[in-house]
Amino acid sequence: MDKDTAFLFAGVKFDKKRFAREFSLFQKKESDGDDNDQVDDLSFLGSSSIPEQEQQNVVSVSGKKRKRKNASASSETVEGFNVFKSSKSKLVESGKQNEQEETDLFLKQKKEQNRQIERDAVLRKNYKIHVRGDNLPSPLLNFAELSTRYGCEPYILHNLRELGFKEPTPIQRQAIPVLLSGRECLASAPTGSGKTLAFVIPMLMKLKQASKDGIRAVIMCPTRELAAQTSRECKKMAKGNKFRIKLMTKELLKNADFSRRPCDILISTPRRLQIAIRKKKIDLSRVEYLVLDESDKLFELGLLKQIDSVVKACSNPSVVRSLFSATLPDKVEELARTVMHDAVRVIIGRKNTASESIKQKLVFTGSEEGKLLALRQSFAESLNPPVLIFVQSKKRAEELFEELKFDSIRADVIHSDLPQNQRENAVDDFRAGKTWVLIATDVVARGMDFKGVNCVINYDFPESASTYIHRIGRSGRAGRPGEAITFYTEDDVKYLRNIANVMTSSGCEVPSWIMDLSKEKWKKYAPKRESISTKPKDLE
Ligand SMILES: Nc1ncnc2c1ncn2[C@@H]1O[C@H](COP(=O)(O)OP(=O)(O)OP(=O)(O)O)[C@@H](O)[C@H]1O
Repeated sequence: MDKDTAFLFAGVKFDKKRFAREFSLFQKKESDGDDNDQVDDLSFLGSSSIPEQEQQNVVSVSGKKRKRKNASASSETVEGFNVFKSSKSKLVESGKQNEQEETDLFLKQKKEQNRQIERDAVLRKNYKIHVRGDNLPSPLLNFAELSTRYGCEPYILHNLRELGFKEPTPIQRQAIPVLLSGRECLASAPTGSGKTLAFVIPMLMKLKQASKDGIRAVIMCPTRELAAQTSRECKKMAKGNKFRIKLMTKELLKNADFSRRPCDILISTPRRLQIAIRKKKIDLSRVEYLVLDESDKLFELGLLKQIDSVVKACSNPSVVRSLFSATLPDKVEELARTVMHDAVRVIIGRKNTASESIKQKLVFTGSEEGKLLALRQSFAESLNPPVLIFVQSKKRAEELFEELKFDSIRADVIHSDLPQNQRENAVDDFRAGKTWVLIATDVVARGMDFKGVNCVINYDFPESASTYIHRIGRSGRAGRPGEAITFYTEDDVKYLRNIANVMTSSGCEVPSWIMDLSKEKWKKYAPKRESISTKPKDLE
C-alpha cells in the first residue's frame, strides 16, 4: 500500500468469518498478480535518486503498459475454434511478433524517457534549478531548442543573437518550457538574472501573431519606471513581428478606447490598470497570458486589492498566470497558490538570497553626521561611478542631493513626488552616463536594469531583508561584478544580523560578533533620523 495513504486504512479490520466467501475471492484476485505490473515497471529505475515528480512521469507510462497487457489478454478468448486452427496459429504467430515489436518499442521509449529524466536532473543540478510540480518539461539546453522543440518563429532567435545573448540564463532554461507547456508558474531567481526574458519570450511565442482580438497579454509591474523598462525590453524582443505593445501611461489612461486602439500586449502598474477596468476602458476577458513581475511587492497590502481586480478581470478560463521575483516569501507563495492552478515552482539557487556577484560590505558610521563624512571620503578615495545611493524618504533624498550638488559630483535625484518627466530624465541620464551619482528612494530599488552600476550605497539602512536584496541587486547584473556598501549607526545595530544572514548566504564574510547578535523581527524599518542637511537652519 502506498505509504502516504496507508494511514487512511489504519484501524480497518475485516470480519473474515462473516465474509469468508468474499474474502476467498478477494485473495484469489490478489494472487492473479496483475497489480505487480506497476512495481515491475518501476524497478528499472534502480536508483531512488530520481526526483519524486519525475518518477510520477514513469508511473503514467507503466499505466499504458497495463492497458496494453489487458488488451492482449482479451484477444486470447477466441481460442477453441479448431476449424481455423492452422490460420489461427499463423495469426497467433504474427500476433506474438506484433506483441514483441510493441514491447520492444515500448522498452526503447521507456529507456529514452529514463535517459531524458537523468539528463534533466544533471542540467538542473548544474544550473541550481529547483523545481516542484508534476510532469515537468525538460530545461532548455540552448536557445536553438526554442526552434527545434517548440517551433518558434525565426525573429526570436534573430533578436537574441542581435542582443548578444548566447546562452539562456538558468531561470530562462526552466521557466520558458514551463510557460510554453501552458502551465502556471511561480518563479524566483536572483536579481539581474534575466527574469524579464523568461516571461517575455514564451509570451511572444504563445501569442504567435498580432491580432485584432483585443488585449491578449498583460504584464504588471509595481512602478512606472519598471513598466516603461519592461515595455522597451518587450519591443526589443518582438522586433520583426507586428505585435502592438502598449505601456499604460497617464495619457493613454485618459484617452484610451482600447476597442478602437488595437493592442496585443499591455504593460502597466496595477493602479492604472484598476482605474481603466473601473472606468470600463479596457476588456481583459481575452487575456491569455498574465504576468505579475516583482510579485511579492504586488502582493503587499496596499496593492492587493488592485491586483485582485485585475486577476478577476482576466476571466478567460485558459489564462496562464505567472509570478516572478528575486524574493518570494512563503506567505506570498501560499497566497498565490490559492488562486493558481497546478502551478510549477521554479527557484534558482537559494530562495531570498542576494546575487553572488556582488561584494557586500557593512560600514559603521556612528551617527548620521558620520554617514556624510564616510560618503565624501569614499568619493575622494575609491568610489568608481556610476553609483546609486538609497535613502529612506523623499525628504532625505532631496537633502542629500542638496549636499552633493556643491561637491562637483554629477548627481541627480529620483523619488515619487517628482513630475513624471523629471523621473524619466533622471533614469535616462543615469543610464547614459551623464549623471554619475543617482540618489534614490526605493522607487527604483526593484527591477531597474542600470547595467553598469559599480556600487550601491545604502546610505540609510533598508527597511527589510527583501528591500536590501533588491536595492543591492541594481549592481552586479547579468553576471557582472558589483559592490554594495551599507552604512549603519548605533540605532541600526539591532537589525544588523538580518542583513548579515543575507550576506553569508550569498557567500560574503561577516564579522563573528555580528553573527552572534540576536535576530530581530524586522518589517518596514524606517526610524526617525537626524536631518542630512548641514546648512544652518535659519538659511533654509
Ligand atoms: N540570456 C542572457 N544572456 C545574457 N544577458 C542576458 C540574458 N537574458 C537577459 N540578459 C540581460 O541581463 C540583464 C538583467 O536582466 P533582467 O532585468 O531581466 O533581470 P531580472 O532577473 O529581472 O532582475 P531584477 O530581479 O533586478 O528585476 C539585462 O540587462 C538583460 O538584458
